[in-house]
Amino acid sequence: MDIKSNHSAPILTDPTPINKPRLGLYDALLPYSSGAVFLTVPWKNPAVNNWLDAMKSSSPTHQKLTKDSGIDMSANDVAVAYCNWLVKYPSALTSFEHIMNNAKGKRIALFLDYDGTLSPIVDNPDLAFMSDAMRAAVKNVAKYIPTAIISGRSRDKVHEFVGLQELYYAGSHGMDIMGPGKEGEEGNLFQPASEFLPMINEVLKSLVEIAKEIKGAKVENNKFCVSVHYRNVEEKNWQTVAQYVENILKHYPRLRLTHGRKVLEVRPVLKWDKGKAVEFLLESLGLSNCDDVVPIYVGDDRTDEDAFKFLREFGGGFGILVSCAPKESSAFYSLRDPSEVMEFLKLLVMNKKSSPL
Ligand SMILES: O=P(O)(O)OC[C@H]1O[C@H](O[C@H]2O[C@H](CO)[C@@H](O)[C@H](O)[C@H]2O)[C@H](O)[C@@H](O)[C@@H]1O
Repeated sequence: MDIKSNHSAPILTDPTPINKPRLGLYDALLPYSSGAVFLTVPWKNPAVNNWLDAMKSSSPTHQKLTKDSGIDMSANDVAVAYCNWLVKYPSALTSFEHIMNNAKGKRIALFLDYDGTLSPIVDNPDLAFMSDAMRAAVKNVAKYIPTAIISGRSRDKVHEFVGLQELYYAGSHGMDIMGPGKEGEEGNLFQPASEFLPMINEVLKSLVEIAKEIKGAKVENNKFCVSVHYRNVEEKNWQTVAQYVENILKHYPRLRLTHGRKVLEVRPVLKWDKGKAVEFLLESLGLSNCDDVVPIYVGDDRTDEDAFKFLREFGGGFGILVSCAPKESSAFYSLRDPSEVMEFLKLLVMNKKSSPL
């Protein structure tokens, strides 16, 4: 199959100085507010304008729901809030028939995030393995549906974790894509951020050094991005993590910072994200500009929102947010956790077996 892309990856022309809000830098999740009908957590809040707020709210839990809202919520209240939220983001399991009715006679393309979607979130990122059952489910679904993994991790690392040859892989939040190749040939490599590699490696070295000074901090080399994990850093030291990273990034106006789940992610100022990666892969697969294509993207993190937004624009496709807590999202549906993701994949296979195109 030919890569039919004419994509380029334009660099953001006006990288905002480090001391002013730049794209993603002050993205913040609001503390949960009790007044909202769905009690959701917006991904962005212009009123919350410092790194620490964003860090504190980067991976909300039910306990946080109670703590941050300042309201002592019972388990029942939390469950009610989640049920209300499901009205807006219905479960992709209970809505499965509806989803398949919309996809009838059409080709599905499947895009899966890795951490928090295929593997549960764990304290040590090096040990975020997916289960054999999940691997089998992904392998199975890929027999019927073109399937790609789109991760913030390096492509090699996520490929190693997933361990399936039959998939397409996009690492570094889509900045490192191995798309489909011609029959019998290696896949096509697309790396729009390659010119940034020396800079990223330089920053990586500095970040590794400063991380040694903060107990629990961990720096991960994701090739075209660097992750600074603070999940295991005491909360009183998060400010120090933010300050150290800020001090380094001051010298690199062509790099920007985004927030993930208890992680700060340093990446090039490219207009390139998971949404662009989905667009690129659809083109590579010859599935763009088709009325009979239904792309499905499943992801749990803020960076997955770019893909959800792209699918809304694409029309016909839809995003599924993996979350056990109410969050604002551009996804259409939701799944609670990776075990529900696995159920969803199994349903896709059953559906394909019972009604092949
Ligand atoms: O796009 P993804 O595949 O979801 O990758 C995003 C980041 O995921 C990993 O970090 C997250 O998962 C870790 C393991 O469960 C967890 O310890 C960490 O707190 C989470 O942020 C990965 O390590 C990062 O490099 C990815 O950018």
